[in-house]
Amino acid sequence: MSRTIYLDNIPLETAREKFFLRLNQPVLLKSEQIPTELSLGRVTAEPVFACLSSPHYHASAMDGYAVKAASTFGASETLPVQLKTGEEAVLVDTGDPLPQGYDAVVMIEDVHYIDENTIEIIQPVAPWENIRTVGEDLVATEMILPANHIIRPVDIGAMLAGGVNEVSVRVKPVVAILPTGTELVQPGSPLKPGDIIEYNSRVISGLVTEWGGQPKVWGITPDDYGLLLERIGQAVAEADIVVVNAGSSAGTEDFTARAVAELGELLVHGVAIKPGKPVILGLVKGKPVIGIPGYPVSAVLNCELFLRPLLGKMLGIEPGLRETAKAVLARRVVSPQGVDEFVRVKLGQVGDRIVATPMSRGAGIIMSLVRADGLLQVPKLTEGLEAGAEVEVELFRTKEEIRNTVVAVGSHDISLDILGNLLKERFPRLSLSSAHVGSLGGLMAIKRGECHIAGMHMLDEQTGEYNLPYIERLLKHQQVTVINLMYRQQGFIVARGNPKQIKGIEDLVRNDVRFINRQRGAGTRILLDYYLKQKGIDPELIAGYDREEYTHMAVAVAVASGTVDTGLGILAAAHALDLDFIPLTEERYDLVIPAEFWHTDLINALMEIIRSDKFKVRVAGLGGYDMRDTGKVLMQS
Ligand SMILES: Nc1nc2c(c(=O)[nH]1)N[C@H]1C(S)=C(S)[C@@H](COP(=O)(O)OP(=O)(O)OC[C@H]3O[C@@H](n4cnc5c(N)ncnc54)[C@H](O)[C@@H]3O)O[C@H]1N2
Ligand code: MOO
Repeated sequence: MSRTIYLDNIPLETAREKFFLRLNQPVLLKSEQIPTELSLGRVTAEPVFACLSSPHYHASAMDGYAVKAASTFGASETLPVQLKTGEEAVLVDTGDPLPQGYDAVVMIEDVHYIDENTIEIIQPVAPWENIRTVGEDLVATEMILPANHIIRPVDIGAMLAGGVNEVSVRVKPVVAILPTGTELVQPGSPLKPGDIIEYNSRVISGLVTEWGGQPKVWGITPDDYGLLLERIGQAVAEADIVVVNAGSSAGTEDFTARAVAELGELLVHGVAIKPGKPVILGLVKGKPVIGIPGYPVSAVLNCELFLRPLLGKMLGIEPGLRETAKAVLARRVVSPQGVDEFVRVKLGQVGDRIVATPMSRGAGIIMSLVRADGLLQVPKLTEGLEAGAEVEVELFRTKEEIRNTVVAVGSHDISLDILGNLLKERFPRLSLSSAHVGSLGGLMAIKRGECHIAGMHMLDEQTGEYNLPYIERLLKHQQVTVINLMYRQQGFIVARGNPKQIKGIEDLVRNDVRFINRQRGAGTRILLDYYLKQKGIDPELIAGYDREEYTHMAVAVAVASGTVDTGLGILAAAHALDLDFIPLTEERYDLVIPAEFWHTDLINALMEIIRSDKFKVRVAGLGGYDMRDTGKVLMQS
């Protein structure tokens, strides 16, 4: 099979125009009558008018006595009015029809009983007082809902009250979702290298449901051009929109564009957006066909950019609109000119501003969408945005949620995940969001006012003390509180059974030992360099000293895959991959908290969790941790 043609690179607006202008069918879908009770979330196709008034009779609004208002006029404490029950006053309950000839209700609490047949009142009631007159709520013929309205629970109540038992709603657009690729396997299948768990169709299906459509997920179509043609043809016959996932790019088996061109009209292949560039937009038999790139982030973004507005046009609504907010950018974002780039960001309210921290931009990282709080569009006319720039971000969470988030930036440790989880368990409104940029990165974020807490473990070479000397040096003009989170074991991560018999730092210079290092500025790297210096070992003699990884887990993966024999890291990382661990030393891991946040509700709640037995027991249970000083204040500047 020859490769597909080169991709276009047309601007986003041009792509949208080309696509939406060509959808020449009446884009709004037909309507259908459905029982009002089952109409939640559907879109009204026409205005809904009340058939009945509500109430449809004069109803007592209170428990009491129906009276003629005129008979109560003049009543007072000194001149009470007495009424004969059953004649001048008739007992009624809330909701009862008002008996003929009466025009007001006296509440039961305002009635004195004189004898079996007589009541007395000391206050007059006005005509129609305590009565719900016909049509108080709804008058027959009144409009209950306009067209193009998404039906909510209260709307269902009002329609039923108004005698509307069936409602005309837009037919849900049926979206056929075709996952393609020979390498795809259904979730739960046994995996061999090269197999990819097929989950995009489920994500797209969820989005379609959220946006008011009716998803129909097809089985996996392998990379077989004939079969793809056949399936797209079938899908077009059955659905209102067809989404083909993957096979959008320039690989040898990327057939989607060719299939769309052969079956109908290929309008666009390749848009100047990042991620999601190789998107395909076409028409087959007048029906829109969207070819969506395989990488999950690209897939979701393309759905947002093309599928969401398409469903909106068919339904007459704008589904899934999100709030936006102004935020300050924590780090520079470089982005090529001429491309609309969409960057996922973490958001946190630190002091009175929302800080946006750009996240990993890999299109294959679905976790980045799980963790993201918002989306930033870097416009195509710029080459990026500077740190400190004020930007507008689309919010994935409410402003209230963002206000209730503890922002942690710095070194990562699994105990932070446990902390975040326990915080949410105890205070469901609160969250912990952590960005992992290393100990030094955390201190710098504190300095720039971009986080509430920073986790660090940095050994000072001169004093042999942890963290405090760095804080004194780097945060001279800032008042902070430093608390201990835990002590943890650092050591050598080695293959099961420690085949190379690594026992200490000295073994790293052995000819048969291949090492993997951590990046400069990482606490673990500082620790290694400290020991090498102490023992007078020349780093040049270590095979692999120059090879750097950025996380404990990456070091463990290198050991597990056999490309190296050892690297320095924490016990939890070794355990996670079923590797062995040779302890080297215990290090102190502290949290730095700026003074202005120390007594805020957010940090008080966090401290409550840190100091709880539950937290200490859970972390200690992981192995390799000591919680003797957890929560203790070590320094207050
Ligand atoms: N030479 C070039 N190579 C690539 C280009 C390019 O312009 N020139 N574009 C890159 C970009 S950008 C993207 S995005 C991808 C798009 O690739 P395809 O749409 O052809 O998709 P595949 O190659 O089949 O799959 C890519 C990747 O996506 C994941 N995937 C696919 N389907 C599913 C699914 N149903 N569920 C979960 N995950 C799925 C999987 O990780 C695949 O490996 O092309 C680049 N290459
Ligand atoms: O568009 Mo690809 O979607 O950049 O990764």
